Amino acid sequence: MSQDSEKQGLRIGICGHGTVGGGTFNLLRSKASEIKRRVGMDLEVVHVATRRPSAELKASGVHYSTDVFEVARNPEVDLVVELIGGFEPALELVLYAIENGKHVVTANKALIAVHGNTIFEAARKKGVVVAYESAVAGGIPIIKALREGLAANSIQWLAGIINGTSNFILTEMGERKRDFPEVLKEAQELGYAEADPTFDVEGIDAAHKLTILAANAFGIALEFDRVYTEGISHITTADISYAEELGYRIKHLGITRVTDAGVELRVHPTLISENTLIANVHGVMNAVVVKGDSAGSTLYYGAGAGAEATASSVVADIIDIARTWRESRTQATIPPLAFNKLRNDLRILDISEIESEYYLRIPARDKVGVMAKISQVLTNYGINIEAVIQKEPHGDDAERGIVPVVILTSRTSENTMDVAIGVIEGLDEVGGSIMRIRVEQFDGEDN
Ligand SMILES: NC(=O)c1ccc[n+]([C@@H]2O[C@H](COP(=O)([O-])OP(=O)(O)OC[C@H]3O[C@@H](n4cnc5c(N)ncnc54)[C@H](O)[C@@H]3O)[C@@H](O)[C@H]2O)c1
Ligand SMILES: N[C@@H](CCO)C(=O)O
Ligand code: NA
Repeated sequence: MSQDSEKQGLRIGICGHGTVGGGTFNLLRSKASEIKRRVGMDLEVVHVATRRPSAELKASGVHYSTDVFEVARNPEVDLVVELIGGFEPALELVLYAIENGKHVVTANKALIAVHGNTIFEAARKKGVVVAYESAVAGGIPIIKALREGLAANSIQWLAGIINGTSNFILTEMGERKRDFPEVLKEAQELGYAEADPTFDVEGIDAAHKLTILAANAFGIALEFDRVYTEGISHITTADISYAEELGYRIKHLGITRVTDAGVELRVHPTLISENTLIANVHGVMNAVVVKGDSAGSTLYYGAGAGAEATASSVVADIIDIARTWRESRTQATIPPLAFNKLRNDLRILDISEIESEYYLRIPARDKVGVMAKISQVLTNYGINIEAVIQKEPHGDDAERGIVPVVILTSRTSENTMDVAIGVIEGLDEVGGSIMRIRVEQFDGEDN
């Protein structure tokens, strides 16, 4: 970085001018004087590159182009903001920016979860910062909470609603009985969804975020491939109603926990008691509960997606870098993860090794004795029935003589439940596959 740049403040290049890129551009410009008062220098956007520059960008007076690599090699740029998303060319772009001595801020959780180890190593060698607060839970400063606020704690577990699109869909299906495809379309229009929305509804985006959270909570490597990943696309409005009758809500959760056996790393729809705080997080809002040994449980809540909220976190990262950059003049010094040294003694557990309570929706044939048969199988596997609801058949089910039997079970291992479900599905009294949703108890968010 030249002497010139010190006088001018930190010069920013933005790659991608879509939902988050546009929000970041606008926020940096509308808040320029407030930011200067905070940081003591100008944070000036000097270059924006995006595939199709908008009329607004063209009219802004800021230099623009369509080639994002121009930003990464521009000698006038000190910090590159990567907001194009995806892997290619985002990985190449970020590595190129680092190679050219630029600090990098990105909202790209897929990129960090899958290629973070490579990117952080390249940044370390070059002495530049890679920051990604906006990649996890949008506007919630959860990375900073784990890295700074909770730095004195051994984290025991964390759990959260970390995909805004899924939470928005589940909320609308539950509260307004709207259909899945219609609500997904709205989430896309509102700028919440990923470019490929299967990342949202099949849990992949939440798995990316959980990978990043677990690395920062426990100091383990980024291990996206080890996350058990299940989305919300198979959840029906009937499941949401049955759960409600039982006093539960269905939320898509990311859960990671250290046990004596290893680390749980899983994202899936989950029944949680309606009395818990996170059961009452609706729409695009996200929430993460973190259990530390000193602080106890702390809860982080806020908008998980959208232009302004996400831009808030992007700009916060830029401000962090500007602050340390100014002090050290040549280098910024924020570590990429909350741990200087990673641990490799923790095994990631397979989903078959976890224990949980379960919600089962069993398509039973409308015959006498069906309930007795089902409960006998569960008893054989040491599983108790904690609650049951049996419904009148309706619609297609009625025609086929199918009655949904909904059961909440006692705690058992996933392995045992797999076997028990297989046996129940094989009964003559059962006419299809069983819907299984894990149930988690967050006693006052503090268990
Ligand atoms: N939308 C959100 O609420 C949100 C929240 C947190 C994180 N993110 C992440 O932020 C990133 C951007 O998401 P978005 O919602 O702003 O997407 P978007 O599709 O709205 O914007 C992407 C922009 O990048 C441009 N672009 C893409 N590839 C390009 C290329 N090769 N060359 C030049 N321009 C290119 C596109 O034209 C578009 O303007 C993604 O990594 C996403 O996961 C999004
Ligand atoms: N598609 C993501 C954007 C925020 O990371 C979501 O819905 O949560
Ligand atoms: Na965040």
